[in-house]
Amino acid sequence: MLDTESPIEAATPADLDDIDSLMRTLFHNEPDATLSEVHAGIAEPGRSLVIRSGGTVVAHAGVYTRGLTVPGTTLPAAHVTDVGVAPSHRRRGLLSRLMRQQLRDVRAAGREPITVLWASEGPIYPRFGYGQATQQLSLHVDTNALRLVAPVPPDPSGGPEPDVTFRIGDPLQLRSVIAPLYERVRVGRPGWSDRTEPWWRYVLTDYPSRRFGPADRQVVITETPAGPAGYALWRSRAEWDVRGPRGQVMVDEVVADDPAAYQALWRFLLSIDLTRSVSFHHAAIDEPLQYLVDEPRQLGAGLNHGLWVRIVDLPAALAARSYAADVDVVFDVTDPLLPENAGRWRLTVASGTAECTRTDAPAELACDVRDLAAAYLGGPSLGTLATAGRVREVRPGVLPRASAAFGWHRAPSGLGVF
Ligand SMILES: CC(=O)SCCNC(=O)CCNC(=O)[C@H](O)C(C)(C)COP(=O)(O)OP(=O)(O)OC[C@H]1O[C@@H](n2cnc3c(N)ncnc32)[C@H](O)[C@@H]1OP(=O)(O)O
Repeated sequence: MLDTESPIEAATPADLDDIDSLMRTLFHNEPDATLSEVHAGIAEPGRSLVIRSGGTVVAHAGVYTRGLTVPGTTLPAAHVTDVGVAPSHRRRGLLSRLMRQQLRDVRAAGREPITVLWASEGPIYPRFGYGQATQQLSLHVDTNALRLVAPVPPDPSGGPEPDVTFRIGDPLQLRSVIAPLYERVRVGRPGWSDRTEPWWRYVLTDYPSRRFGPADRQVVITETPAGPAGYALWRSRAEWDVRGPRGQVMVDEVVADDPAAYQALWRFLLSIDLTRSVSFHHAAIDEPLQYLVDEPRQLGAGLNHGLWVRIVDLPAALAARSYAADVDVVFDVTDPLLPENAGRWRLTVASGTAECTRTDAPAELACDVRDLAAAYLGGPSLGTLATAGRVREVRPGVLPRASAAFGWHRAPSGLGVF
């Protein structure tokens, strides 16, 4: 049998080692027993699709069952993961078969109106209906070249600044403090995924293969009189030259419940003794830090793609999220892979409640499902996508209102590990 005809099968727990080894080969990673063990705790072989050749897994696409914050709510979202095809079998259509099957499976199960993923490369997923729903900034800060500015106008009542203290420790040991904080912040941040107990273990473990230097990964927690209000996960690496210390700090995650905690965390991270630079690869496109420093250019920001979204059940997805304003608009949507989504849909948001139904009414906006997905979390506006030629305004004048309704008060963002 040709490999292109080999059946797609559901994986079993016995396939986990094979899948682990395939992904390690594809991502050029070293073996890491700790990572493999912790990863097995979050793997869902029952939702993994594999193609075998000679009894070995040569193609894989997995799914995690998780919730994702979308504007106004948390939505069940199939988190697509560990997609890969062996170098011996690439470019024969195996990925395309897996993606089509996965979308059909998610659609048939009827629980998750969207799928999401982090893409290793931008060109892979648009052909399967994925839109780039979040962008993020990679920061490379020269800490000597900028200063934090006083951010808040003095309190007119003359009240005291809130007392913020720091606590540093082992992230796994402080999990019971970190997790509730994350959950409080997550519900208001489109693009963030929920984290169960095994996920916390996955996120907080300091894997040998991911170390940045000999120093342990740490968490710093900010505490106010009202309790813990923010945390940051970070690592550091020593470096010295003829001028003295030039240590580096690598930040993985900054989560803060209020502005004082956010400012305190960055004050801490930017002033760790014997360090001169800070990197943070998962800053939001609207990261507030940009407005806290006197020279934002010295943040050294580079643009990166973040979360990709695929709308699997269009009326369910559009009705589930909240909108920034009421709107009544008819979309004409193309979706070659899931024709159930194609055609004309009326989205009505009245008094904050959204409804999306099939309609024969004339189209007002036309786009592909991937462009609707790009706008779904409130990231790129329909207006921006229209300027790029990706959304077409069929009825003149409808775009500004629809574009405003799809927006949100904070840009969506994503954290590296979902
Ligand atoms: C969510 C995640 O896990 S992201 C991780 C994705 N995985 C990786 O990056 C690991 C390394 N890469 C791989 O394993 C493989 O190259 C894959 C999975 C990206 C592609 O698998 P393949 O089986 O070769 O893809 P397939 O043959 O179905 O290609 C379908 C189409 O996509 C295109 N394509 C596939 N991969 C890429 C890519 N990386 N860049 C650009 N185009 C691509 C193919 O050229 C083909 O186009 P065509 O239909 O116009 O000819």
